[in-house]
Amino acid sequence: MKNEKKIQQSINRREMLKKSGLALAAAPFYFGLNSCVSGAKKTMDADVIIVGAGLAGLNAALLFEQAGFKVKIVEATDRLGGRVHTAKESDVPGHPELGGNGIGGGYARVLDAAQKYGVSMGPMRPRTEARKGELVYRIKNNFILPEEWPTHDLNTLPEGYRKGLPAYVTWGHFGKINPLPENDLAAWRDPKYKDWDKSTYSVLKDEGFSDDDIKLVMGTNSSYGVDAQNISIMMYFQILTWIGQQNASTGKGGAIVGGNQRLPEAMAAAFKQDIMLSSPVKSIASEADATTITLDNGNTLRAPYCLVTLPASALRRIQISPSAQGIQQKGFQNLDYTPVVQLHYVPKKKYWEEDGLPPSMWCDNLAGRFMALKNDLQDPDRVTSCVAFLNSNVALEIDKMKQEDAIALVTKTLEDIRPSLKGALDFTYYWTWVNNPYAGGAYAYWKPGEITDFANNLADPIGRIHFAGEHTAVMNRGMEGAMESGERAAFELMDLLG
Ligand SMILES: Cc1cc2nc3c(=O)[nH]c(=O)nc-3n(C[C@H](O)[C@H](O)[C@H](O)COP(=O)(O)OP(=O)(O)OC[C@H]3O[C@@H](n4cnc5c(N)ncnc54)[C@H](O)[C@@H]3O)c2cc1C
Repeated sequence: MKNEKKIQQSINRREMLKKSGLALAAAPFYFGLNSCVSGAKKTMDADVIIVGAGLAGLNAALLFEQAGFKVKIVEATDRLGGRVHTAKESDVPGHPELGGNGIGGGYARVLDAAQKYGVSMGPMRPRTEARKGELVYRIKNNFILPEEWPTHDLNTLPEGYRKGLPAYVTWGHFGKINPLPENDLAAWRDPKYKDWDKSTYSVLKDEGFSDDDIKLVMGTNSSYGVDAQNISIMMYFQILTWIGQQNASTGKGGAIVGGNQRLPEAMAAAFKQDIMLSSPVKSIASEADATTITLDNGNTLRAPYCLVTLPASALRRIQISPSAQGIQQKGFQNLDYTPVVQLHYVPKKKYWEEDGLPPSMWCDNLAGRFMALKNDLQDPDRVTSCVAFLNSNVALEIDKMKQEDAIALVTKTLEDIRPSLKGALDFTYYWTWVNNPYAGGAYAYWKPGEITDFANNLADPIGRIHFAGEHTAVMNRGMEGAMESGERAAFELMDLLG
């Protein structure tokens, strides 16, 4: 009888949490720590061990804690937030975001957490988007203003694609041919659309683009993947459908005041249990009645269940046993992450006044997107720092170099193309998401056929090991996707923990 009551209480609590999570109500649900610890044995360190203190791991941890479960988080680095990472003010003035930047108005979970854990939302802090009049294109060794581009001799794009930043000109077409229903955010994984899980290159070829033009619009400073050949058009459809939903939402997005990293920090501060920082996990084994987590330093932890929130690129560096099989294994091995490398500078003078060109540049060379950032809330027109934000093959090429050689090469490239930059930039900070064993890139991108092949299987549990993280999100992307995945996995495990 006593047990039945306890089970009923646990079910009620889960239902309330599910409702609160899914309806995204702001009301906090605190049940008192360990008020209903579900039979953690003496030999166990927790009910659930969560690997990774990014948004997915922290969101799951808080839901477990609110439901009375004992949780321990194990994080490889000495920092909370994972791919949400704000530069320190002492490293880069204006503390730009090195990772997750824009928070959409439809990021219900992120906005809810910001409110619940006491961080304020402020205006968006554009990073790779320039304000009107502040961007010049650098294409084939020429400076070209956006208004000159549509009729410029170097613009060989097909009719209908000649106007606007090359990286965006195809989006209108992708929107027109998008087969996904606008209200079904999960449809991109539906096998009935599998014929669209094909290369973006093939779609652009059909539209009459030359290979050089495809390289310009999809392989230059692309925010997704590396080139058109290796990215599925279905991923763009998903992004467009999702952006449509974001735009239709009435919420107010932007950025967290003081930097987005303040959100995972506030979540961690609200979490009353143990977070082990600087504790890389080496292997995870699922056994008959428990999971054993072994750290790089040889220490082990045990819990009935383990929730792994690592990106696939970091996951393939650790040993899971029994190992993933079949298509899930293929997914863990093959899912790739968008390369991003950033070089940050402080401008010593107003170089743009010297040559009369806009301060930011969109370059088809090693300078990437060179952006003059304005991150001073008190003085929104002041350039606080500049960043060479490198993507695609450029990021991969730079990432392979020794850091000092990479800095010298990118700085020289900037000075060569724009003489007013000579002596105008103080290099201040280098950051790579590629050569980073705990990230392996910025966010997952899907190559042709991969969504059909393994998107629906990446989060399949392996014995007692469960999976979350941005790459397993179904309805959302980025930071909101990470939160969604943590929520899904927490409820999945609460059902098992009882
Ligand atoms: C450059 C960049 C730009 C972005 N822009 C946006 C944007 O504008 N909007 C948006 O919504 N999203 C954006 N994102 C994506 C967003 O930041 C991520 O999707 C989200 O933060 C991922 O959260 P996660 O919890 O799934 O993974 P992570 O944050 O990666 O968390 C995983 C954690 O696991 C840890 N870990 C890894 N290996 C181990 C190990 N062996 N042992 C223990 N711990 C380990 C990592 O250190 C990390 O803390 C961007 C990301 C980047 C990098």
